[in-house]
Amino acid sequence: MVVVAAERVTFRYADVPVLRAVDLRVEPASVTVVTGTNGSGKSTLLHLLAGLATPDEGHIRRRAGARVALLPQRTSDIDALPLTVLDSVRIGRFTPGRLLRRLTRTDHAAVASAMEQLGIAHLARRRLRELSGGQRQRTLLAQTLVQDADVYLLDEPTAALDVRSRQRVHELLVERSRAGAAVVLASHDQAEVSLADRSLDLPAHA
Ligand SMILES: Nc1ncnc2c1ncn2[C@@H]1O[C@H](COP(=O)(O)OP(=O)(O)OP(=O)(O)O)[C@@H](O)[C@H]1O
Repeated sequence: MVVVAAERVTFRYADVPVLRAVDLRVEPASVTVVTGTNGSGKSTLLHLLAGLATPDEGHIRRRAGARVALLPQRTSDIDALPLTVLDSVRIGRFTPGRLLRRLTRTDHAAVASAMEQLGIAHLARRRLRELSGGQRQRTLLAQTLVQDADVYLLDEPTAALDVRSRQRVHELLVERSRAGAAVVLASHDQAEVSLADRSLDLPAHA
């Protein structure tokens, strides 16, 4: 059973070929690590899996009703909004189309737990734009993990983190997969491949 899959996916930006005939099957309760050098197409593949872009050839299959949470690599747009760390994490619990619904006790508990797990509870009232790179990354990771998703697509989620925070995040991701979710991680770090049930190394040139 797969939650999301790429089948013979080819993708190019205008005439720049990025992915060629990529196959990936993502199963529930698994960690998949996608590696490759800068520009090999890791972010592009995650965007395709999330449904934010369409392959030129091949198919993306998603299990009907599968909920997908994406942590993109480029998140600077959100800095334009006057959000605190707490606001940013709460956004992960909002329902599309019902952004202003009242958060329930369950929502608040999930937000508090994610902030605690990622070591950002003490930053709750700080503005997102005032954070260090690692604090910011942990906030956006909390925003993603607080979503009730079947698939978490995380683009280099530990790139800005110190060794301890990185280990903590690895533990959380493995825990999340053991609870049944599919976790897909783009990474430069070969060490992260050791977390993986499955890995995919994208070639430097498509
Ligand atoms: N919006 C875009 N328009 C045109 N070309 C793009 C666009 N986004 C990415 N590219 C190009 O597509 C290729 C793959 O980019 P992508 O960001 O998917 O790679 P990556 O493996 O995630 O890289 P990195 O490790 O640097 O994050 C690169 O050559 C990049 O220049």
